[in-house]
Formats: sequence, structure tokens, C-alpha cells
Amino acid sequence: MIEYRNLRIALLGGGSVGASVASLLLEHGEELANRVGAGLELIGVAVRDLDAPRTPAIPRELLTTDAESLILGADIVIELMGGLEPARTLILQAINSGADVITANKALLATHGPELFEAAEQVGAQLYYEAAVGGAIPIIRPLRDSLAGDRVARILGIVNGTTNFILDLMDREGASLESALATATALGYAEADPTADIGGYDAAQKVAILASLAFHTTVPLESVYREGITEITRDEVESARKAGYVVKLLAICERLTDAETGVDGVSARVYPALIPISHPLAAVHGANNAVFVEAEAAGDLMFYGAGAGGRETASAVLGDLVSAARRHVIGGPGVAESTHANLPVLPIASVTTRYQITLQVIDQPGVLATIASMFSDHGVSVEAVTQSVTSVESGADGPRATATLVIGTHAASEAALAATVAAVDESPVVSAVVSVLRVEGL
Ligand SMILES: NC(=O)C1=CN([C@@H]2O[C@H](COP(=O)(O)OP(=O)(O)OC[C@H]3O[C@@H](n4cnc5c(N)ncnc54)[C@H](O)[C@@H]3O)[C@@H](O)[C@H]2O)C=CC1
Ligand SMILES: N[C@@H](CC=O)C(=O)O
Ligand code: NA
Repeated sequence: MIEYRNLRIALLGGGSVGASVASLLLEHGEELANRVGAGLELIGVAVRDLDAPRTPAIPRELLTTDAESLILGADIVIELMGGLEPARTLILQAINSGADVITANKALLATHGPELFEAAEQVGAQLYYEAAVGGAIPIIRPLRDSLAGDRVARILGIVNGTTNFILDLMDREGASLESALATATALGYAEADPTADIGGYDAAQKVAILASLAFHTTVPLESVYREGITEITRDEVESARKAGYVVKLLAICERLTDAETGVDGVSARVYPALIPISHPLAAVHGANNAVFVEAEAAGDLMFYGAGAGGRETASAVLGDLVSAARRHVIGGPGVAESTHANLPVLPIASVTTRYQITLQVIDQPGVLATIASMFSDHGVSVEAVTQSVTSVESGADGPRATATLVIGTHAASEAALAATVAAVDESPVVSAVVSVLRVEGL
């Protein structure tokens, strides 16, 4: 066995991801040491509760509740606690004490990324975060390094495993959102507060990180447009499938020029949308993620794999650990972020999308024409209309027939669409606006 000097690794957090990182590091330590050219000694794991059950188990002698002291003795600190504080303060302490840092904390990076990157740059420390987006999927390094010589035009991704797992169970098994979320939580996919997942906040944090890297600019979290999946119903998922679509929570960022103002910038947004069953993103099942990158010279690239899960995410963390440890061995400057482009982030109003609107209407002659004219009055061009399920309901003036109209539009602005839906909703021939969903990937 080769004898190496040891690099001292401190782990902050021993939950779903942290426990797997500790276990894999202890299990594969010798192999990793040979890859790095230095021993990787896990000196401790900071947790909140020493007695909490952990899977896999962490040797008791490694556990501590004193994160600050642990950091002081470390060459490399791995932060897997999550949340903004004390994670931010501890990472800054680690950087300022001369340690390199690895984190999976997208909430922290999307909120305080510039501060952390600057602190690292000032002291020549490395800050790695491959696990923060797309779990096990290599996507940070490809955007930061492999595609650094190209121009990225657009990224379309499924970046939240929990919501993809939920929507997939709703689609394939008719599960309810609540029961599917409970399963995702039990499997370790969901955030400590799952509102982050189902509300689209986690995906918004990830798209802010992706957009910043892809467009070499800073995309603040608050400028990301966000809708979650909490309003999505089983009926919507079922009728989408019948119409040849699946519902996915999409994270999109792109270079965009506002058609009205001519302002050139970027758009970053998260919303549930319909995508055609034939689209590769429709085949992303369970907690898997997929990120499509459209680059000027490279063309279309797709990154696919496990987007959540303790062991899977630990793989990305350990990849970062090997990279950080290698630099300790060979020396040289750390990785740097190139976020100097200063591009404006355009509001959702600058975006044009296709829509599918489902209406419950009174089934009588002339209704279709009335509704079609409301769309054209607001400058929204209708691409296709299907009428289905005629039923008879009892009204004040006796029984009346109702029909379901599904209207697909050509690309329309958010503003034009909102005005159309408001007008349609007011119309006496419309009994309900059942759903309004964007259509992507056509
Ligand atoms: N679970 C997943 O599939 C993925 C998680 N992530 C990210 O990885 C990070 C960790 O996530 P999980 O392991 O799922 O979280 P978790 O909630 O299972 O574990 C958090 C751990 O941190 C410890 N901790 C929290 N606050 C602490 C404090 N103030 N002092 C000491 N210890 C503290 C807890 O005791 C626990 O051991 C988060 O930033 C999460 O967003 C990223 C990709 C996938
Ligand atoms: N809660 C997140 C975990 C990974 O980032 C998800 O479901 O994707
Ligand atoms: Na990743």
C-alpha cells in the first residue's frame, strides 16, 4: 500500500446526502487516495442531533455538534446541512481559514453565490458545487468548463426530482399530489421543507445557478419567474396524456431580446408546462432529471440521470472532493466563475409561449365563433381547437348542454394571453376556465 500524506476532510451535515458521502468516503478511501495522490481523512461530521437515526450509519466517534471547531482543523470542508444559515457563515469561515469548500446547497448559492465566490477568489480557495444542480448528473462542470468556449442559447430542463417523481406518479398511476409527495419525502428526494420542491423554489434556485453559468452573468434568484405544481390536478395530467402531452415542471433559461423594447438579456423561469409525449423530456421518469443545452457551435446536448437521492448525490460531491483534493496535491489556482457579462434579466412579460386552454362552454351554435373572436381581438392566434365530452347540467332555466373546448394557440405574449383568458372568463357562454397551461418543446 502506498503511504500518502492525509488531507483532512470535515463534513457539515449527516442527513440523506451527508450520511452517504461519509459512508462512501470511508468505504472507498483507499481507492480515492490512489486517484488523488493523498489520503482523504474524514475528521468529523457535524450534525444537530448526535442520536438521530442515519442511513447509512456514521461511526459515532466522528459525530460532533461543534461545526466551527471541526472546520478549523480541515483542508476541505463539505457543506451538506442545507439552508442559508448557519451554512453561509460556516462556509465563509472555512474559506477564510484556508480550506476549500464543496457544497450541494443551491438555496445558498442562488441567494449568496456572488459573496461566496468573491470570498473564495480573494484567498485563492476553491468552491465546488456539482451536486447543487441535477444531483448526480455532471452539469455544472460541463457548463463552466466544457462549454466555456461556446455560446449557450437556451437551457430547458427538469431539475427537481421530487416534482418529477410526483407528476410521473400522477400520470402513470393516477396518484394524488399528497401521497406521491409523502413517498418522495420517505425516499430522501424532498427538501427539509418540501414547499421548496412543489412550490418551484428549488427549481428556481437551480435555474438561477444554471443561467448564471451558461450566460456568464449574475442571475439573482428574485428575478426568476416561478410557478410550482400545487395547482396541477390529476384531471389535467390525465387530459394532457389523452391529448398527447405530459405535464412537467420545467426550468428554462435563454438569451432573449424583448420584442417591444429591444432590450437584449436573459430570461430564467420555472413553471409546469405541457410537452409532447414524443419529446425526450417526456421520457424522464421518477426522480430523474434532464437538462437540454442548446449551444451555438455544439448544437443540442442532453444531460440525464438521477437528480435526487442521497447516494446518487453523494457521487457528485465525491467527484468535487477528488477535484479539490487533486489541486492540494498539484497546486495552482482554483476554479473561477466568469460572471462579468452583467446582462439584464427580462421579466416574464418579455417571453412568448404557446398555450393550451381548456374551457367548459355552453354547447350551442355560435359559441365557437364567439370564443375564437375573443382570442383574435387580443392578438392571440388559435392553432387548433378540439371539442369533447358533451354533458348535460341542470341550470336555472332547465337542463343545458355543456362542452369541453381545448384550444391550442400559436406563440403569444404573457400579457396577451392573460387579457384573453380574463375576457373569456367573463363571457356568458363560458361556464369555467378549466386550465391554462404553457406548451413547450414543440
Ligand atoms: N436529498 C437530495 O436528494 C439532494 C439534496 N441536495 C442538497 O444537499 C443538502 C443536504 O440535503 P439532505 O442531505 O437531503 O438534507 P437532510 O435534511 O437530510 O440533512 C441535513 C443534515 O444537516 C444537519 N444540520 C442541519 N442544520 C444544522 C446545524 N445548524 N448544525 C449542525 N448540523 C445541521 C442535520 O442534522 C442533518 O444531518 C441540501 O442543501 C440539499 O438541498 C442536493 C441535491 C440532492
Ligand atoms: N429536493 C431536490 C433534491 C435535489 O436537488 C429535488 O427533489 O430535486
Ligand atoms: Na450535478
